[in-house]
Amino acid sequence: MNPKQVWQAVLGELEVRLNPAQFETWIKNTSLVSLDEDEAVISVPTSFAQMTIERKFEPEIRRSLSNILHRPVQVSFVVNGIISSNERSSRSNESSVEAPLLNAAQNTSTQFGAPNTPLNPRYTFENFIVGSSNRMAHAACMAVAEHPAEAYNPLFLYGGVGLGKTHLLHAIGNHALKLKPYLRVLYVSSEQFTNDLINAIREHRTEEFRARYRSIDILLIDDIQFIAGKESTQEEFFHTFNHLHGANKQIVMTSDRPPKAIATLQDRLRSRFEGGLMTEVNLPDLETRIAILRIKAENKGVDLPDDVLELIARKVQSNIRELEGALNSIVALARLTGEPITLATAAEALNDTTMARKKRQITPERILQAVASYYGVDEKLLKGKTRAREVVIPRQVAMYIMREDTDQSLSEIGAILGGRDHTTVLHGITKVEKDIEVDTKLRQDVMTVREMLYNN
Ligand SMILES: Nc1ncnc2c1ncn2[C@@H]1O[C@H](COP(=O)(O)OP(=O)(O)OP(=O)(O)O)[C@@H](O)[C@H]1O
Repeated sequence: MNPKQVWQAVLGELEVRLNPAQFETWIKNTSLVSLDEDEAVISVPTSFAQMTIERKFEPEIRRSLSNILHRPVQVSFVVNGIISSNERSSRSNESSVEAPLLNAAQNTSTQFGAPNTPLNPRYTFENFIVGSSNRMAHAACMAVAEHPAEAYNPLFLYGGVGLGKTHLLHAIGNHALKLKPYLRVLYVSSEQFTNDLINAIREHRTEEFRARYRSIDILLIDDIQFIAGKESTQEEFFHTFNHLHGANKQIVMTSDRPPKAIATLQDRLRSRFEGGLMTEVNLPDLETRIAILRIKAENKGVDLPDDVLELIARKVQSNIRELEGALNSIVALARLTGEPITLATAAEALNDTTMARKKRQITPERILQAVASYYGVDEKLLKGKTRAREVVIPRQVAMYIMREDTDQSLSEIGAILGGRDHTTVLHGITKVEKDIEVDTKLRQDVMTVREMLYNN
């Protein structure tokens, strides 16, 4: 398949999955401008379309593309195909557009005939940074890779988007195969499992389907939450699960939430998912974010000063995919200008990321509303004098987000919050800045408020 055919196939899939108005308005006029091993750049007609597509359709596009290419692919968007010439040449140097497609096809045929996604060789334990946010998950994955079906079975990894679950899943497969190359390892998204099942039923090949899924030593299944509400898929997965588990084969699943929070999941599946080890991947702290940036920059062959790494890590706290996005913008700007990357150029590049553009639409009033609604505290109380803890913390969180995500001065923030002076505001912001690095719950709270703001 050439890139044009790939994109045609993606459009075909999206046309079926989305409703006609969504497809016509947002998706039809997009195109694929570049594709390398694990990243695709998609051109969209306007910046408004870019924001909407990123917000509403990015996961759908990423999944379709990964399904069609049989490998995980990240996507990013550009307006009108405008991508700097330096960036373009650096992309085309990384690998040709056709080569990875060919590799994917070859890899698929070297595995054991299931319509699977080949393991991504770049997702290994060696280049996975361990910190307090993922230590347990990492240790559990390592144990499973070294002793499949002996340590924890099933292993259920859950956590927010872009925190490294897929990376760990591939790392298990890569490591297990390094130790025991004869193992049959299958990485598959739950959507691929569903599609495969649907095709098998349509083509009267369900026996073959079953035989294939039941002959695996390690089943790595990504984003299992998507089987919720799909009755026949759940039915089939239940039998696959029982068969593998009963035969002492390893099952590892990832999900964006724990089993008990997956609505419309059959109880018998829920209890099986909970029957091994469940472990959460959390948002990484500052040090872990810096270490991840360092390894990603090294992989790209760029040398970034420590203060720049720290600047990016401080600015981007939401998830690692966004952290990488910010790093890419800085590297792209440096290539474009040919200047070395300094704190000033990095700050300039960060200012022009999509996230920064979205930030400009966030007002202090909207922040106040979001904080009030998230914590269940009346806006009037946030503006008022009460110093009860359940009001003070949300108030300080509001100050912090207003300072970080808008251009308001300390005094302006004080005025919005019931006429507080700027030293009070500064104290609140400094407190959150300090606590957020050690308090996972606070970090999660701030991120959820931001998600509410940025996803409307
Ligand atoms: N601890 C880590 N060390 C190095 N890289 C990491 C780490 N955690 C995540 N990453 C990188 O962040 C990116 C996003 O991670 P990944 O795709 O595994 O997230 P995910 O949790 O599966 O998200 P989603 O649910 O959206 O698929 C990948 O490029 C991955 O390599």
